Amino acid sequence: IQERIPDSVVTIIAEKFSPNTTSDVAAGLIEPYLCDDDVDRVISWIKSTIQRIQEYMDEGNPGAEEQSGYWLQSVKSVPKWLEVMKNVKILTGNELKMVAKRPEHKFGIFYTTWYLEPTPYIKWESDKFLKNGGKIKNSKIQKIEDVEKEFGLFDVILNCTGIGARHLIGDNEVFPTRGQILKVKCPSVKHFFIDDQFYALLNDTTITLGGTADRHQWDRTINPKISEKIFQENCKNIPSLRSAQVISSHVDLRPSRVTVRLEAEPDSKVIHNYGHGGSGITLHWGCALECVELVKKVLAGKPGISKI
Ligand SMILES: Cc1cc2nc3c(=O)[nH]c(=O)nc-3n(C[C@H](O)[C@H](O)[C@H](O)COP(=O)(O)OP(=O)(O)OC[C@H]3O[C@@H](n4cnc5c(N)ncnc54)[C@H](O)[C@@H]3O)c2cc1C
Ligand SMILES: NC(=O)C[C@@H](N)C(=O)O
Repeated sequence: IQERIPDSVVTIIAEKFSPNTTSDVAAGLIEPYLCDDDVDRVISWIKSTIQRIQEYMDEGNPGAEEQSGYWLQSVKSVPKWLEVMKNVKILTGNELKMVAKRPEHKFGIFYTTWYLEPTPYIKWESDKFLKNGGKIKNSKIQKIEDVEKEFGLFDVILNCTGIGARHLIGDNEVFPTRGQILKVKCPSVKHFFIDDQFYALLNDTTITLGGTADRHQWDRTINPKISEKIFQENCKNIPSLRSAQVISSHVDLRPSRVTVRLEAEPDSKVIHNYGHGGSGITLHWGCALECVELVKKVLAGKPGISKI
């Protein structure tokens, strides 16, 4: 918004900042997950995110790169969003035999996507935001009406509170899908490996092992037994992980919703952008650009400086 609406002064108000947000826990795989939105809408958002990742990568920043690997399935699925990936190849019977590790690995796809590690990326975006006059305020907002009581009048208010939207605006359609992951070091692993339940995803210096997806579970404490199961099951898929060094475990709550809520409230200055489930990193820049258009409509050509 700050880049595309020059006469705007943007303030970010948040209870938590990176590296303490859900986004920081994300593995950063660029791929829809637990996302039931209209696939053409999702494809459009992913394409914008991939463009932003290219800009980020072109500057030589850490935490973003292409990654190739295998998606092995028990029931054949070739989703339309694969069209935005590179080097997509349906595995032949022999190729499948070489990578399958379980009887349920009945169909496989090889492709190239990207990873975008959230924490270094958020720092890149935040540094630019502050350098261009953006403001940051640390506060937990109880009700969205309190924003202007606490911080003065705004021309537009964006609600990007993830799972927090459930309480902030009482949207019970957004619910937690608890996810637990491990970060390990294992330089020999050069491909991602995803199956119906588990995944090993590349990052710059670690591999993120997952995963769990427990709907309506709010517990953010790490369960060591789950960490062990995630490790052992991923070792079955990628035996060389047995030599991995376990670095850390993490848990957070995916802000799940039947669809992403990305809309302006009628006759209001509030725009909502939450409910990205397991795909928030994947969809983020496309959603952000759609928010810019919604902000422009709410401002409706208002002259002078706009407070957002
Ligand atoms: C284990 C795990 C792995 C994942 N892996 C991936 C992946 O590989 N790829 C992918 O695309 N996605 C992944 N995701 C999903 C992704 O993390 C989320 O979709 C994304 O983080 C949602 O971003 P957000 O900005 O909406 O929410 P958040 O990152 O939660 O940010 C919400 C912000 O709003 C603030 N806030 C909330 N309520 C209030 C309030 N009342 N007052 C003030 N501030 C408030 C918070 O403090 C925070 O700053 C994963 C998620 C999990 C849990
Ligand atoms: N396979 C994945 O994409 C996993 C990741 N998106 C998650 O939410 O756990």
